[in-house]
Amino acid sequence: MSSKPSSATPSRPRLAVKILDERLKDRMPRYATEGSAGMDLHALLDQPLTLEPGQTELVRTGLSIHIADPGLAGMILPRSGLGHKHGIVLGNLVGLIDSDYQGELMVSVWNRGHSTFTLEPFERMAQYVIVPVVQAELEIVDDFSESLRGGGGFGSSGRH
Ligand SMILES: O=c1ccn([C@H]2C[C@H](O)[C@@H](COP(=O)(O)OP(=O)(O)OP(=O)(O)O)O2)c(=O)[nH]1
Ligand SMILES: [Mg+2]
Repeated sequence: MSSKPSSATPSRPRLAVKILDERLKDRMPRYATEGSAGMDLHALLDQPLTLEPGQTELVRTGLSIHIADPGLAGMILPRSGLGHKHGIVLGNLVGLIDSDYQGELMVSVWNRGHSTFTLEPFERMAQYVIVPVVQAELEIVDDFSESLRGGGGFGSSGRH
C-alpha cells in the first residue's frame, strides 16, 4: 500500500473575469505550476514605466475579477524575485480584494530600493492569491474567559 497522500485535484471555484483590454487576452493570470499558490498579474502599460527609488505608481492590470463568494478574498502580493532583487514591492504592502469588488484590479507598485527600476509593458509585477475568509460577529463583553497568554504580546512569550 502506498503511503503517498492522494493527489486528487480539489474542485476549484470559478471566478468571473472581465477583460478590460484586448492585450490581456493572451496574458491571463495562470498558475505556473500545479502547486502554485498565486497567479502572476501583468502590468497593463503602453510604455515602460520608470520608477525612481521611493516612487509609487498605481498600475492597471486590465482585469476585473468578481469573486462574489464572501467566504473568499483576493490578495495581491509581491513577487519574491522583484522584491528581493530589485526592491519592487507594493505601496500598500498587501492588496486585499473584497469579494464584492467589481472594479479593475490595480497594483500599487513601490520601488523601495535604491536604484531606478523600469517596469516593462506586460511584465509580471505581482501575484494574485485567492484565500478563504471567515466573517465574524463582534459580541461586546466585559470580561474574557482566562487564557494562558492573557494580554501578553509583542515578544512576551518565552520570557522567564
Ligand atoms: O492592491 C489593491 C487593493 C485594493 N484594491 C481594490 C479592491 C478592494 O476590494 C478595494 C478596496 O480596497 P481596500 O478596502 O483595501 O481600500 P480602502 O482604502 O479601504 O478603500 P474602500 O473605502 O473603497 O474600501 O480596492 C485593488 O484593486 N488593489
Ligand atoms: Mg476598505
